[in-house]
Amino acid sequence: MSVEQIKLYLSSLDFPWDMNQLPTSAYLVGGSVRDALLQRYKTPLDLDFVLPENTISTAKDIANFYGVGFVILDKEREIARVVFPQGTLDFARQEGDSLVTDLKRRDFTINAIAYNVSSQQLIDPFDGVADLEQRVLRMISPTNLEDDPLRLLRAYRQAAQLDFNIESNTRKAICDRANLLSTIAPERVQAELNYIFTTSQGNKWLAAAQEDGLLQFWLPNIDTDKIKQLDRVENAIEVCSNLGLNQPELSILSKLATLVSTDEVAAEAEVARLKYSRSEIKAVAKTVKHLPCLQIMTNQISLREQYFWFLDVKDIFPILMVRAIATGVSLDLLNPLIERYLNPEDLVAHPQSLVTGNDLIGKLNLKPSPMIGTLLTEIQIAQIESKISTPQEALDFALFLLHINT
Ligand SMILES: Nc1ccn([C@@H]2O[C@H](COP(=O)(O)OP(=O)(O)OP(=O)(O)O)[C@@H](O)[C@H]2O)c(=O)n1
Repeated sequence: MSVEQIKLYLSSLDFPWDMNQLPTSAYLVGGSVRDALLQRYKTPLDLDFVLPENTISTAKDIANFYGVGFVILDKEREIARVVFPQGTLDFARQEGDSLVTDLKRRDFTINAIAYNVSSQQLIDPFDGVADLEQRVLRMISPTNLEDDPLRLLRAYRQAAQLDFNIESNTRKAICDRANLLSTIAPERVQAELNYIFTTSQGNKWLAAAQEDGLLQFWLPNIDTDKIKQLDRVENAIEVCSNLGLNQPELSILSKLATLVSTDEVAAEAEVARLKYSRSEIKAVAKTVKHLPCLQIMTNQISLREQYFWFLDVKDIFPILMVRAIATGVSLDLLNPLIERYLNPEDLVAHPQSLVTGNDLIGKLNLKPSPMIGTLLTEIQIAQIESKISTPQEALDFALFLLHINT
């Protein structure tokens, strides 16, 4: 690995920006240098630069020159961002009195390499290049892990993303400090978990993190059996995707639903504590709630029951199918449900109203009341049971229901 690789990487980026405009004291640092040496292309691109001074004015000048966005991320620490449509350039003032001091405060050796763009010189005080070649994550020091304990989890996440190993002393140091993860802001932990959930090597490294005691605080119901299920979840995602069942965050939500408590209320609390969004929390809790019913469901359920079931699970259907398939519910049982869900014309899964509440009020001279909702539901069920099929039949059916209820 060499400077040539970095030059090649930088010249092949789809970025409308001339790097020669940078001050001679600017160094490309961190993940950008690591990725350049690995020829690892990420979108959107995020290049990090360190300068001894004038970071904000440098960023501003570049943003003005190209007419692109400019944001000060941290005024005190002088960190500013230039936002191009293709990605971002971050400029940070060097931490400490030299570049090496700055690099020494970072997490792993592979993330502590700097490259001077104008002199084309590589600064690698901790032999990060050798570790990149050996594909290992090695801590700079145990104290650095303590300074920001999120780094404990970052090790497993980056090992998963890069397909690296964690060097043995580093892994031991992480294990010894696992409880420090409890001090980290939940949003930061969540971001790392999400990366692991969506990375191909993620399950292997989640298992390692669990074994090393890193996950117990944030996912207190996690155990080896649940971890083992993750590979089946991965296969089930594949099966579902081949069937056309997709949903944003399917991987994250179905894996979370696997690792949390099997009790709906406890599961909801766990996901809420990690600061997932309201809809993500509800999705996981609902999946946990509905899975047991699906596991004992037979194909005897009535259309009416299916109607109410879809009403409740429509928004989490793909997640629930992933969990069901992963826990061994037979596809023979699930297929009729999946067919309904995938068919927009299917009235059981996607009911369409023959009449509206206003039709009932206007045409049958009714007063607005919760009874209207009940009538609309019964009309939809009568429609899926093929008892009625036109708006007039729906109105007649509503009259009939009103009649037998008086
Ligand atoms: N908790 C952290 C976060 C970041 N860094 C340092 O800051 C750099 C940039 O951080 P970030 O962009 O978060 O991570 P990357 O390593 O670039 O990797 P990724 O983009 O995949 O998160 C890292 O390479 C590392 O040198 C660190 O030491 N400790």
